[in-house]
Amino acid sequence: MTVLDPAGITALPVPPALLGESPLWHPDEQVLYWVDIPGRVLHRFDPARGEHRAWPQPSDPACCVPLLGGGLLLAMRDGLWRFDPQRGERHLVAKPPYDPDRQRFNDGKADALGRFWIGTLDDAREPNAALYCHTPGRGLKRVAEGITVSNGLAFGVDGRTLLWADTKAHAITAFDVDASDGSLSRRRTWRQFAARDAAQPLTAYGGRPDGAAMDSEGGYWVAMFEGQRLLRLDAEGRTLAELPLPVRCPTMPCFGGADLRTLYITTAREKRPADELAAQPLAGCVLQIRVAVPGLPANLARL
Ligand SMILES: O=C1O[C@H](CS(=O)(=O)O)[C@@H](O)[C@H](O)[C@H]1O
Repeated sequence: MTVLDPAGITALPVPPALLGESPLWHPDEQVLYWVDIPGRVLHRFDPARGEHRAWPQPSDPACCVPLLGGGLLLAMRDGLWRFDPQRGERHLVAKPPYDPDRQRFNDGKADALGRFWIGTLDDAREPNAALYCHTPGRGLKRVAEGITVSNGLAFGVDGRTLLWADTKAHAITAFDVDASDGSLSRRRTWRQFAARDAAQPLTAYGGRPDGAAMDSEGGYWVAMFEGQRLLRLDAEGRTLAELPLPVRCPTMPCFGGADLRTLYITTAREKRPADELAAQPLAGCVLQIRVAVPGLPANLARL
């Protein structure tokens, strides 16, 4: 396993989030979007202009993907919304398929056919969450269940494998994806990480799998929440490389920049101990570092 040099890591010049999540490099706008879930804000940073914009939201935003024809598909605790950043307006696409007093949407990605795959998170951390797929013209359908904190969604380079993490279970699951109808089969545990031993100091804990992004060589980059690192895994789930980070809780990486070789990483500061926050002033910031292998571009969702 290679340990990558973190010396080039810097933070975007933007105030830290409570729980930064779901960075998206918009392929048409060439800007970075991300959300602060409990802070209820959608953020955008344009690195070419050094411009930051923020849109306060009326409910917990979870993630967004670009929409064919412009705008964003924004998943929030109170449903799926079409969001127009120019006007700051949202229009309902689908009601939440769960009780929003107990669950919310979490990590989501679009596939090459414009379907939107989105998982949920159970507030009480019980295994009542699920994976849903929004198919153009056909709405939202539950496609897998038995999970607690849905995360880590990413498609393999050929689009035939879907990876899906359950953060609480420390596990990443793989599915085969049918190329024509998007049905899932052959559900299997792809990588199991060790849970934290009660006696183990946090500094010895490797973390649990949170958000992820796929690079163009099939490397799966996963944020290890509380593990203070990203891992790059191969097609069999074996660790190829580790990138140590200056913050304890990374939440999700994403590839951006014109060449898709800037790795952006959202992070969290919510509920972290005061001594950790004092030692890690970048907690909650969006980190960035240049990497060797470009990422895959984000797909556009269709309604
Ligand atoms: O709310 C969230 O929390 C989890 C981390 S954990 O469940 O508390 O371990 C994080 O992974 C998730 O992405 C985030 O939205």
